[in-house]
Amino acid sequence: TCTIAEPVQIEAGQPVKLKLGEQRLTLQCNIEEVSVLHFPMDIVSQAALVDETGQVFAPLRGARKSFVLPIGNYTVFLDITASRARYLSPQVDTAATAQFRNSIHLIMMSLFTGFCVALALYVGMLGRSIKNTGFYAYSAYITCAATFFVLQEGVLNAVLPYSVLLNSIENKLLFAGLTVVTAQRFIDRLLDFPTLLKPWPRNLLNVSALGVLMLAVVQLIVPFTFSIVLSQIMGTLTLMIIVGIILATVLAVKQQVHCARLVLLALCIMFVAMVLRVYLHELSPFLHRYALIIAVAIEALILAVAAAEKVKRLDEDKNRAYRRASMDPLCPVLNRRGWETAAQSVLDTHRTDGGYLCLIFIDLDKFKQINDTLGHATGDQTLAIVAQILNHLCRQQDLVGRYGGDEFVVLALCHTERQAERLLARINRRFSSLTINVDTLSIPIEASIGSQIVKAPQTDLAALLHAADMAMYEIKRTRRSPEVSADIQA
Ligand SMILES: Nc1nc2c(ncn2[C@@H]2O[C@H](COP(=O)(O)OP(=O)(O)OP(=O)(O)O)[C@@H](O)[C@H]2O)c(=O)[nH]1
Repeated sequence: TCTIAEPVQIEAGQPVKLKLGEQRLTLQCNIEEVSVLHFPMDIVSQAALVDETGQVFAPLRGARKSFVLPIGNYTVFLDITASRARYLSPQVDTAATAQFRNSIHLIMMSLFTGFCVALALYVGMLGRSIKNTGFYAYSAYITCAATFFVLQEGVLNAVLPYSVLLNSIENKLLFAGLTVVTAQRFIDRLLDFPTLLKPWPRNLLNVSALGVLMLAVVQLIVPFTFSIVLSQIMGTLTLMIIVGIILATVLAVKQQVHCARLVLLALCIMFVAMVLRVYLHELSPFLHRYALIIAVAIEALILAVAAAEKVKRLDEDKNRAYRRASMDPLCPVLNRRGWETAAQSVLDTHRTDGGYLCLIFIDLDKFKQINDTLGHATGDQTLAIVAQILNHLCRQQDLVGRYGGDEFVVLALCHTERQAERLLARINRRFSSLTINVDTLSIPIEASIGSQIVKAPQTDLAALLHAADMAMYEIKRTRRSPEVSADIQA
């Protein structure tokens, strides 16, 4: 057993209120098995254990400050420099228990850090794929939060013991400030606060987050007593931001903003973990110690899922807008602009990958007559059905477009010349005896079809089109007969 005799008489493991600066705790030890005295370094900047003769105990390497207590009945003095006037609970465990706890701690923290790094990279790459920098805020947020917990939990003390940089409370607060500002930025983008909130509450959140960051930077450089006051203001401001973000998220859920429910769930988990942590001590020391880290990991995962959902939604919106702009309003094929843009990229692929380009130009014969005799509406339906037929004749990857009036174009990239010829033959065959049904009418359709099948790389789409167009006109000229022969039956 080990008791603290001064400044207060309590059992080791119970919290002792430290005062700011240097102080000495006296420990009365009656050790029957080699043990370890250990405590976290979050509010302690210096610590040394000395015996009554003034001999210094060498510390062990680990996340927490640790000293081996040999067997015997003796008094030792713990000389501590505290950077905050808070409670510290120096614990005494048998060497085996202390080592086990240290291993568990390193496993938990390694899992947590690895998980955070993987999520930060995943969401960062998602953001990059759609060129949306808002998602980098998630990566920055998770990285800062992970760094804060790694410093707070003293993980790096195992490799860089006694480093002032790693254990300074001011440096930890800098990462806490960065975590707040990046989290606020990310949720602002994810839930679209600019459109959700009125300018003043959004500006208040932005300014408060920047204020926290500013305080986190200033407290690094001002004298010690000032930095304590600044860190207290930081804490209050952070609490206000958390409440503000939760309220804004509730509003987003009410307005059915995409992903808002997931964000609210993540925030609730964090909030509950923060509150419950205080009461978990009796239930499970493990949960008391790691509840917040587990909650942060779950929160990070839920927010990553929300980010992925948002990326999917943005991508779908973009595709929909692109399709709207590039599809023909009448026929289920590309319009001229959309077809030309897509055709240009097929030409580029052909230049790098090789193969055969097959460009087919289709102009319906005597289409004017259908309009004139059956009406424009029937003409429209005829064009839409012809486009559907072309879609069925082509493969998924072929580009079918309406080039103008009653002209259609097809561009296919084929592996072999035979494949290109087969596609052309398929289209020729279908149009050689085509009758389509519009309402109760059977309308025979004829078309002049010109084509170009080329192996050589092409840079000039217009030239290729012109060649296919010329071939089509040549065919039209030979097919054209003086008498009008459309045989339209009711
Ligand atoms: N119903 C309908 N008709 C259209 C549309 N766009 C163009 N047209 C008509 O399609 C016809 C195309 O003209 P041409 O290709 O010169 O006429 P054609 O009768 O097919 O003559 P040939 O091609 O020489 O056989 C014109 O009468 C246009 O009014 C459309 O969106 N809907």
